[in-house]
Amino acid sequence: MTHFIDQIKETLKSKQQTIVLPEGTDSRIQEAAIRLHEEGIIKPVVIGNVPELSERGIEVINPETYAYIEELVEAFVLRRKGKTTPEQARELLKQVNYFGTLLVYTGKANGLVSGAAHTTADTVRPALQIIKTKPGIQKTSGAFIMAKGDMRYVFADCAITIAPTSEDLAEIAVESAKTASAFGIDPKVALLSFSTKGSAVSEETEKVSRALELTKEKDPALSIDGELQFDASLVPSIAAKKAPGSEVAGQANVFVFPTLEAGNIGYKIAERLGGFEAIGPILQGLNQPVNDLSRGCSADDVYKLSYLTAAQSLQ
Ligand SMILES: CC(C)(COP(=O)(O)OP(=O)(O)OC[C@H]1O[C@@H](n2cnc3c(N)ncnc32)[C@H](O)[C@@H]1OP(=O)(O)O)[C@@H](O)C(=O)NCCC(=O)NCCS
Ligand SMILES: CC(=O)OP(=O)(O)O
Repeated sequence: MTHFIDQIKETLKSKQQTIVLPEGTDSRIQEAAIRLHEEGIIKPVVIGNVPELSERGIEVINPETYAYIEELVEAFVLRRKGKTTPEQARELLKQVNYFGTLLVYTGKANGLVSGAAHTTADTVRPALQIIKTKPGIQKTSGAFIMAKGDMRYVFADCAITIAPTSEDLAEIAVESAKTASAFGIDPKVALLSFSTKGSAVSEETEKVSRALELTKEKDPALSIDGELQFDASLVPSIAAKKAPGSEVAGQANVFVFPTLEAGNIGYKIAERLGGFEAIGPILQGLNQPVNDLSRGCSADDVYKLSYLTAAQSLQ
């Protein structure tokens, strides 16, 4: 069976997409960069002082000696509209994630993958400040493509919004459905809870059922249901008992978690106990692709997320 990353690779051939890997000193990043460079489908650009990679023909940029640093400073200051001075920009550009994000923002690269050696907050903050969300999108969110054999699911938000409101959940649902479609999954969205269709009633369950109403207002054509427990969303025989008549229960493939605690814990359980590959978190709704990694990632995760990021830059 063809891995979906192989399908993505086909779409990237002859497109010459460039992906920045800011954490050049991390051995997993180095291994992924070498593999990407040797395949020659996308071009990795590695940040740091890593002559062993330039010796192999990989483009390496050392921010300390970068000739166009003042161009980045100028772009940074203009973008921040009075929130960042040139002095502050020069200081922040010493951080590899700010430097790499500015390379993407100024069009010197098509996307960025980082977070193997940085927390999510330190990875995504430059993107939130500089790349920003697309018009009409209030907040970015982090989705994982969860893959095992021919099973493919989207889990969100697993990375960004700690305590989402009903409005946040509705936006996450719509954006996650788009992510699913972009990567070949026909979305059926479950708004997850500890309750199915009123089996429990509390502030938490009402937050999710309100999110269903809001999502339907935003995108009436979306196939979505909630609130659903995970078993009811996935297993047809349980769906028939707990949510009879639902067109999503028992068949969901996009799972929207009610809080970041649930989403982040949930994806790691599926990955570590369930044997799913977890590719992401893919940041949804940004103007340009900047994607995070888990600090627990492997070189293979870096490699796959790089291809996925390159594909996003063409969407
Ligand atoms: C994402 C996160 C880092 C943002 O927090 P923060 O840096 O304190 O953000 P701030 O409130 O200072 O805002 C910084 C900028 O980002 C923007 N921003 C914050 N959250 C945002 C979001 N979800 N989407 C888009 N922009 C956002 C703000 O508007 C602000 O922009 P401005 O400077 O142009 O005004 C924070 O929500 C967080 O830590 N989330 C959890 C991350 C995590 O640990 N996940 C688990 C592992 S994956
Ligand atoms: C996505 C995620 O959980 O990141 P980390 O493991 O680095 O906190």
